Amino acid sequence: AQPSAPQPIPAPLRDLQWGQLNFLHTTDTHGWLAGHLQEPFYSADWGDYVSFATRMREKAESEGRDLLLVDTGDRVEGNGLYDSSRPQGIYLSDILKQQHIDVLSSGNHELYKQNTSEAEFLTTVPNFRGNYLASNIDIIDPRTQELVPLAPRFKKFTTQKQGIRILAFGFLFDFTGNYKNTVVQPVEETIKEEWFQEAIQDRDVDLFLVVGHVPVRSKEYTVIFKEIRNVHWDTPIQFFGGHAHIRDYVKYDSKAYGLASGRFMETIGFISIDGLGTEKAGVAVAAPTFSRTYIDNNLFSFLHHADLDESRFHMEHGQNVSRMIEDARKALHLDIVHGCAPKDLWMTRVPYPSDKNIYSWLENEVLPDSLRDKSRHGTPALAIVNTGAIRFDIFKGPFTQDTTFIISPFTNGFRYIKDVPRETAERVLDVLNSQPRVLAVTQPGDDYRNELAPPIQRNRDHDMIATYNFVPEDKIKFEALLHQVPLSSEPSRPNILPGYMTRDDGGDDGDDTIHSPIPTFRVPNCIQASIQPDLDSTDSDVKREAVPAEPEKVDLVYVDFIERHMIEAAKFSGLDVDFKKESAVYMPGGRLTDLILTWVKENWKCVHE
Ligand SMILES: O=c1ccn([C@@H]2O[C@H](COP(=O)(O)O)[C@@H](O)[C@H]2O)c(=O)[nH]1
Repeated sequence: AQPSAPQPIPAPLRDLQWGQLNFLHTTDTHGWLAGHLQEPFYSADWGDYVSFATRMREKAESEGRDLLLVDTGDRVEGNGLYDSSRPQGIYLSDILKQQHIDVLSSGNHELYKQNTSEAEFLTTVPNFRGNYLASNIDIIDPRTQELVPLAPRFKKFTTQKQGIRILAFGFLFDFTGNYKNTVVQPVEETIKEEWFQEAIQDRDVDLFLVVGHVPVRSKEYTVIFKEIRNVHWDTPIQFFGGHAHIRDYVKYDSKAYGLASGRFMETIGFISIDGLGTEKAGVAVAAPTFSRTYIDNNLFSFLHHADLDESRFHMEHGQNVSRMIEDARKALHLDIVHGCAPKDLWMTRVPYPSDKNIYSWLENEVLPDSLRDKSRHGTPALAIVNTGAIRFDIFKGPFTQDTTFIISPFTNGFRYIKDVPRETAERVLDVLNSQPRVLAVTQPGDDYRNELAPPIQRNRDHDMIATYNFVPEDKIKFEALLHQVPLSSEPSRPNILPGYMTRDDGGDDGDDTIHSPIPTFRVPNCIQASIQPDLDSTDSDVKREAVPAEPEKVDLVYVDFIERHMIEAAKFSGLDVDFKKESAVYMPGGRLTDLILTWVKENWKCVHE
């Protein structure tokens, strides 16, 4: 773990159930390879994971079992270790490749920008020599300008110990926000292609392995499942998914399951399968059994599951990887303190709007204080930001260089349409917030396609007030509780602390660590800040009188990432503008991340005791 990481907290653990074939799974790590430096339950780093995977493989192999590692993408964007370097990610790929990963795939974040996908193609794909699969992604090779597969479409291999014959694919969901140097073919079309149809005709397969940056409950995985089942009515299929940032386990039928292993290096997913056929034995006679566990990413859990004490757990290689992370963090000055947060600010743990909600802070304080375009002096504005632009909570205490990118990693700036009737501008927000039904999302159950809200909310349509003695509507009691006791801890069981409590198709015994629940409240797709016109201090009284209390026309400002949604929302709101011709950059060079950082430096001075 990193030197500044908190010690893991001992907590009651559930044991793993090992099988013939076992997997460790990461997804949506988003650069968090240093682990969580303010949260003990997720404080292990990528170096610890290297040691853990090696020890688990040794343990499996000593018992004649196999262990494979899978990663399902979105390894980039979301943490200072990736986003704060120029160019971005110069340290990350060398650290990532220190782990032996047997099958990996691309996420959408690897494809938003040209330089990210090219780095993937020229560095990460070769780093993982044949293990990186891209069943539905092509890229324009920057050396030849030809459109080529990002990586091999599939691979077949046999496990070392058991001789299990595996046919593996690597998919991305039907993503449409990629930069134009890549092509993401819809999954529904890919599975009709000749190469896929030929591949699944193979009869000498003991397990189909579908890894992908695809929610495990999605139409994409449903069609892949059905297509394989059309040809193989009972061959076991294991899916690994991602993108939704949640822990989840889905049963497609009695021989096909899917696992999603959370986000941000909080979770190492574990799957075991028993009763598979093998190269020697041929087709299985027994029905396979599947088991899943979500391991909290900390050394207490790792030592327990590897069945080792600390002196025998750590490996020189793992410790070197931890040092690589430490050196990169130092080179990037990630521990520099820019200010001190006077309180915790939560994305979804408290209701929106409220005093401790990060979006309320953004719309009431940061944006009104910071967002100004000199050329629009004297014109009020309404500024719209998608809630998905904010990626993490702020904890009370030091706000570091790392925190800056953890909460706001993206390079998005602002654009605007000038002189919009205020009523119309306000209607645009209402339309954006009436998603997922109005815009972009076409089918019920398709909420994971909603690009505006935070990923964790995509699969949820209700608040989950998870503590034991209050109800969702009871906000007063909830606020009181927040101030009285550590959030959600149960007084009668002091070593049960707040964390993941997952209910999935396997029941509610999937989390390795027994936690008490954390409440989650829904937030809107977008928030809106009211920006008052800039007034000179000398003649402000005069000018204030000149500005009507409720001006008729405002600048409609929006974070540039949501432009395609603004275009649609404008149509529904009666705003007849051509965004291509009539929108312009607002506050040139003003990126959301920089506005937040400048505000923190000015407003959250650290008071040294
Ligand atoms: O430039 C960007 C890129 C992304 N977002 C937000 O992030 C999600 C996608 O993140 P996942 O981790 O893949 O879920 C996207 O839908 C936006 O909400 C952004 O705001 N700006």
